[in-house]
Parts: sequence; structure tokens; C-alpha cells
Amino acid sequence: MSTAAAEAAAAPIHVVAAALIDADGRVLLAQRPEGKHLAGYWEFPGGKVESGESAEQALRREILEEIGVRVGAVESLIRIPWNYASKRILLDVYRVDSFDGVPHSCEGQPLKWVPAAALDPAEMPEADHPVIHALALPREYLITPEPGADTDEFLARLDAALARGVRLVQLRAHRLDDAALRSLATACLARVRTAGGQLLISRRFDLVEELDLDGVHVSAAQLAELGERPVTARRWFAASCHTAAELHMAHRLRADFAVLGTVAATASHPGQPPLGWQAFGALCEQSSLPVFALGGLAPGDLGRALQCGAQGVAGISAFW
Ligand SMILES: Nc1nc2c([nH]c(=O)n2[C@@H]2O[C@H](COP(=O)(O)OP(=O)(O)OP(=O)(O)O)[C@@H](O)[C@H]2O)c(=O)[nH]1
Ligand SMILES: [Mg+2]
Repeated sequence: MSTAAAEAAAAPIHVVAAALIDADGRVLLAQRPEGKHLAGYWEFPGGKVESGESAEQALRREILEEIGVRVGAVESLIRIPWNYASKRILLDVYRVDSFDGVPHSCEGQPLKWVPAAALDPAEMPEADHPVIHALALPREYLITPEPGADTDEFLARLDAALARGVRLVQLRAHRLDDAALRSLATACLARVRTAGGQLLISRRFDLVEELDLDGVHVSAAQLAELGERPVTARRWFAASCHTAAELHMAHRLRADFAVLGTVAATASHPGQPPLGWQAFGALCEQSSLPVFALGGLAPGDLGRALQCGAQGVAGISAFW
């Protein structure tokens, strides 16, 4: 085999797919036909990029061919490198909220609309599981600073962030005793839930069920010691990562998403050399998880993070 042929053989198959969303927040799924790879599973409509086509052109062509609608604006959602036993794919998924026409089955495949919150990983191909999480996650992830003595002020800041539109919050309180932590977590949870958001707790997976929190966010050091996913599938399991090895470990332990940094220099972690956007983007591309950019960033860095293939931006000081 020539070098070029070997490289082509090693390249993953680029597959584009659409998370087509209707006005009621339901997502369109198509059932894979008998006799094909992953027959019977429900997938996002789409297919392979042909040579000479851009990903977006391929998406528009596939959606017109398979479900007969013209796609409007598209938003890149997540790119998932995935190895099946028989093939390697890059599943490149776009969120499509605007389209012309009524989706219908053009190739005989059964179709159904499923509320985004009810997407069931058990009936979808494994490579699609991170897509379900990417659809459920917002673009901003607030990590609280260590709470001080003034709880009222802390809760007022949280309220202000929720009023600004934050919906995913990690309570990061490492210095409180257990009683104070339980009480603060309960107070935060009530506020976050009222705003329709979700609250994760840093490190303390032992408190998730007890306090009915929405999930846990573990440190990279904890990740290295965990033998398995520490919370049930209905809770979020997130991990802090700094390297490709840690992202890989997060994936192996079935984390739902990762936070990767430090992207820029930050006063809160002065010892950590920043990755910079380029290295951040390269690590994001290799990961099959939704990844938030963290470290020295502000909400205004979202565009840059999305260009790198990130789910969004996470932060403490500039978000608080
Ligand atoms: N369209 C689509 N394909 C997916 C998804 N998830 C996933 O693993 N795949 C895989 O991506 C590959 C590309 O699918 P495809 O629609 O172009 O091709 P196909 O297997 O139907 O075969 P074909 O060569 O006859 O077109 C398949 O192996 C499929 O199993 C998904 O959500 N949507
Ligand atoms: Mg197809």
C-alpha cells in the first residue's frame, strides 16, 4: 500500500447528522434499516460526506434525500470520533432549528419525534450518546468561588447569575464542614431549580443522592482513583481534565462531559501553564465528550470556544 493509500485507509469515515428540532423541542430520529450497520437503532438522519463536498453541503443533501426538507441555519453541536469494531467514524452533528417543509420518510425508514429530554441512549448507537448530553447541556457552566462567611451575599450572587441566564452550576466548596456544606447545597439547589437550572457539586459524589443534586464534578485526581462512574445515569457525571490522557480516562469511566483547561492564564491557578486555544482545540477534536473550555475566560470567549469544537465556556470569577 502506498503512504497515501495507508493514510486514506486510516482516516475515519466523516458522517454528518442533524439534530432536527421542532417548535416543541422534539428531536427527529430515524430507524436504521435491516441488514445495515447498527440495524434497528434510532439515529439522527444523515450520512457520509462525499468527496468534494463540505460537511454543511453534505448535511443539506442528506437531509433533503432522507426526510425531504430544506435545512435553514445550522449550528455545529459536537464532533465525535468513534471506533466501532467494524469501522471508525467521525460523527459530526449539527443542531437544526429551522427547516422548510414537513419531514417525511423518503427512503422507507420509520421516523419519530422525541422530546429532547426523553432521548433514550439504549435505543441509539453508542456514538450518539454524547450527542444526547450535548443537546441537554447549555453553553455556559458556572463554577462558584469558595464561599466565604457571608452566605446571604453568596446566594445573592448566585441569584444574579441565574437572572443573567446561567442554568448549569457547580457548587465548589471545599473548606466548609459537612453540616455547612449540606445546608448551602440545599439552599443553592432550591434557587437553581426554581430558575429551571441544574446543580452539580464538586467532588462529593456521596452527597448527590442524599441531597437530590443533579450531579457531581470530580477532580482529575479523583478521576484517576475511581474504578467506575460514581453516580447513576440520571445524574450528571463531569470531570476536570488537563490532558488527552485525562479526557480518555473520563470517557472510559463514562463521564457525561468534561471541563478542559487551563486555556488562558488565570489568577486562581497560577501554577498551571495555559494550554492556549490551539492546543485546547486539538484536545477537543480528539475527545468524544462534550468539553467546556475553562481557565482565564469570560462569557465573551464563547465564540472562540465553539470554533474549537467546545460545548461552551466554564468559569469562576468572570461568571460570578
Ligand atoms: N446518519 C447517522 N449515522 C450514524 C449515527 N450514529 C452512528 O454511529 N452512525 C454511523 O455512521 C455510519 C454512516 O451512516 P450512513 O447513513 O452514511 O451509511 P449507512 O451505514 O447507512 O450505509 P451506506 O453506505 O449504505 O450509506 C454508519 O455506520 C452508522 O451506523 C447517526 O446518528 N446518524
Ligand atoms: Mg444515512
